[in-house]
Amino acid sequence: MILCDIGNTTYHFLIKGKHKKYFLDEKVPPFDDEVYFVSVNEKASKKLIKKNPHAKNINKLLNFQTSYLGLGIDRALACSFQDNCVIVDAGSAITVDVMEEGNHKGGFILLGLRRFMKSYPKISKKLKFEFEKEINLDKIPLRTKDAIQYAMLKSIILPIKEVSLNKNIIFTGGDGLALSKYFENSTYKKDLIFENMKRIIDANNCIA
Ligand SMILES: Nc1ncnc2c1ncn2[C@@H]1O[C@H](COP(=O)(O)OP(=O)(O)O)[C@@H](O)[C@H]1O
Ligand SMILES: CC(C)(COP(=O)(O)O)[C@@H](O)C(=O)NCCC(=O)O
Ligand SMILES: [K+]
Repeated sequence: MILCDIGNTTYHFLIKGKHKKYFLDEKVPPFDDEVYFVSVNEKASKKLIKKNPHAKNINKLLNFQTSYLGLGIDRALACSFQDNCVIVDAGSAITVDVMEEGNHKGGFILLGLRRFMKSYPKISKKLKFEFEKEINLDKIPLRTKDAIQYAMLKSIILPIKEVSLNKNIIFTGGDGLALSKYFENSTYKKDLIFENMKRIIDANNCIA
């Protein structure tokens, strides 16, 4: 069984316990094993199915209760089986969702790190920067590179801190590990989506 989480930047596969990532513009191979997937990107789903006609979209198996209108399947999946915590999926966008007593209280959507990195240089090429993990967020910046990173990180960190005052934060997604380092009360779960996909597939016994 192969699991696939399709976002707006990558195809994320779990194949025999190993992670394999393809950017959406890369070729996706035909697999000789059953593929179960979730997707937030219709075009990318079609591309997967073209090479793997028997690939199964498991979104219909997910029965996530929320009053949030239009919640992404990736967010619903990440929040499934959670009790009291904040779930941050840092990918193309950074989604933040609040779970309280097993209920989805809502959430919000921030720009992903790469989007910031793409947008600043569009203002001026002087604002081109590479994401540096070591930056002092307790000092007002005194150079361009820090001025951008400080603003980018603070604009991501502060709203997450605000909704997670007395809660643990679970990070996932390609940039989840990098962001989790700015939060004491956090864990990084690279496999969160795949773990929950497995639970849902097993619960629905849809493996022949
Ligand atoms: N052009 C790029 N080159 C290298 N890495 C990239 C590029 N664009 C995005 N990424 C990285 O790919 C990952 C995308 O995260 P992921 O959670 O897989 O996104 P999504 O689920 O939205 O597809 C992030 O770590 C991001 O930094
Ligand atoms: C916000 C998202 C695009 C994040 O997906 P990503 O590409 O970052 O994996 C996705 O969760 C989505 O399409 N959500 C639907 C809108 C919403 O959740 O409000
Ligand atoms: K995602």
